[in-house]
Amino acid sequence: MSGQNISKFVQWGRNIVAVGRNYRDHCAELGNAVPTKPLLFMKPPSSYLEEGSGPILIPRGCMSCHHEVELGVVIGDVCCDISEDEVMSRIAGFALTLDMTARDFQEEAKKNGNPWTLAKCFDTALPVSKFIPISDIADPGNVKIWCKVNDEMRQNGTTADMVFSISYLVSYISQYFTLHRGDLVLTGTPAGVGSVNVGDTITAGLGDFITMKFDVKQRK
Ligand SMILES: CC(=O)CC(=O)C(=O)O
Ligand SMILES: [Mg+2]
Repeated sequence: MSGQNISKFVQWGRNIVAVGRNYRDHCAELGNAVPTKPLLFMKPPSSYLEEGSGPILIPRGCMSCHHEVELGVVIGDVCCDISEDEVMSRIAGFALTLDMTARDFQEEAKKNGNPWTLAKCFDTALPVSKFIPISDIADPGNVKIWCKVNDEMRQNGTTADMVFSISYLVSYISQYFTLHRGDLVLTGTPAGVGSVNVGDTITAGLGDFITMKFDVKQRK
């Protein structure tokens, strides 16, 4: 097998870039400073969980698994060194997402100055809604975004409160690495993040455009 081109084995073009601390109220609730430039991390394609394909699985050993509802931007065309003005023409559409976070793993990593990989990248850590074409949302920078656990409203925000806009974020990322069709950018979460437990149901929505629902179970 050796000597064959790696592209036969690895699927390119499925990067998932996540933005952290992009809402002031969420920065405040976790005691983090509001960043002066976008804070970026990655999630792997193996963390995708499409609605209807199964439950969110709390990872082994995690005692505090948090929901973070986020607007996902689906890239439609190559973004390399693009200006803010060019961004909207390179976007295919949107998805509602949950950046599930093993908060206790993340706190331990932060304390030790280590990366957030285990906290953010576990299987099922990225529940996603159906695709929303860009033509459906006139102003993605001003839509309500919410998340309920069972019947309790936990997060009730608006994308108008982002610190860095969608155009700024995609342009910024594209100055450092190229985004391709099919990549996804998670744009951060508003306040109200909190733990979920086995048996809970998470429901989330984006304006009148979409809702999605996921059950929560424990990874055995
Ligand atoms: C504190 C975090 O986990 C950062 C993050 O993901 C966010 O959305 O903010
Ligand atoms: Mg997040």
